[in-house]
Amino acid sequence: MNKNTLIMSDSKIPIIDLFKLDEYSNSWVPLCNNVRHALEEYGYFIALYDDDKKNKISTEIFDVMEELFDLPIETKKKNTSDFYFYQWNGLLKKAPLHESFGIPHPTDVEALQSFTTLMWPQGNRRFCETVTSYVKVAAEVEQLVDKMVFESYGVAERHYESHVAATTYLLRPIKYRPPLQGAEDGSGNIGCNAHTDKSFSTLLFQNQINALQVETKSGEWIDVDVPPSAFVFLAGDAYEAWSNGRIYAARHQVLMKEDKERYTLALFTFNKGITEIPEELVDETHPIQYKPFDNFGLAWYYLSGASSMAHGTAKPYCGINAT
Ligand SMILES: O=C(O)CCC(=O)C(=O)O
Ligand SMILES: [Fe+2]
Repeated sequence: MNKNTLIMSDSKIPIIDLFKLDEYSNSWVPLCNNVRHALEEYGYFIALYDDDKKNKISTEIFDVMEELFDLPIETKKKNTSDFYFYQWNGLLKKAPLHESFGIPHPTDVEALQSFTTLMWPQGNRRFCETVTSYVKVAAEVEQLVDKMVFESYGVAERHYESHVAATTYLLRPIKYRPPLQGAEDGSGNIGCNAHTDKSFSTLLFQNQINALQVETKSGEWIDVDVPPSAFVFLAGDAYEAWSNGRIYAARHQVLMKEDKERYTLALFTFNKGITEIPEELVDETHPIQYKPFDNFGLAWYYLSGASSMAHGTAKPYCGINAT
């Protein structure tokens, strides 16, 4: 594996440029290996993806997010669902600065239209169009990363197509208020408590306010300094289980420091149906560690309180010899 082309910033944060990749160029294989290596060692990486289209959307997307969060609370509360991750959440005791919406299946025009009409019965074309353009690019990046990981493991040919067919998307726009006064003791600046994602993958895009911290395998919390207009790709519990424990679903949290509002767009993927662990990822040095699993089942298991927020859910839900 060529690890030399994995750019590490001063603070040891993996950064990979995904723009203008060519599957047929000599750099494709080492780059795929770098992506996989970053996810195995760190559980995430900063993905640079600077196409002109995206740069134009970047400014507009936060304008429409402000408009969304400025809606009256009664309107926002209409974003409900049986599934916690698909609904509006705010005024949480454990994370007073946090507010977020759930937009399931945002790549589907009708689903996005139905969310838009719920929030703006008179319609909001600009919101719909801007979110559509954003999600198109973000989903493309998520698929590209998965493709690279699957290629690096040598399982793309047999498993990538069915993986894409099983992928469902969830967009969660999040707003974090600045830290509360007198929050220096650390309790009033929590935007999001430490957790692993229940998704397969997560792609984050923030306005230029840093606050994300990711935990290393040795337990050190790293402040993730995200360059303007870059994404953060994070592996969720389902990625860890699918990879037979090779990929690391890192714990992460949001601690607000600056006296400014922070917006994040989190595009999660969840696999529908049963996810099998590719047999190619099981060998003598990597004995099977996970049973085939239902990604939504994993999320429901976590939401039922069966596994603690402080730890990953893959092992307790579908680990072999789970305790
Ligand atoms: O806002 C962020 O940067 C992270 C959000 C997050 O971890 C989540 O919504 O699961
Ligand atoms: Fe998260």
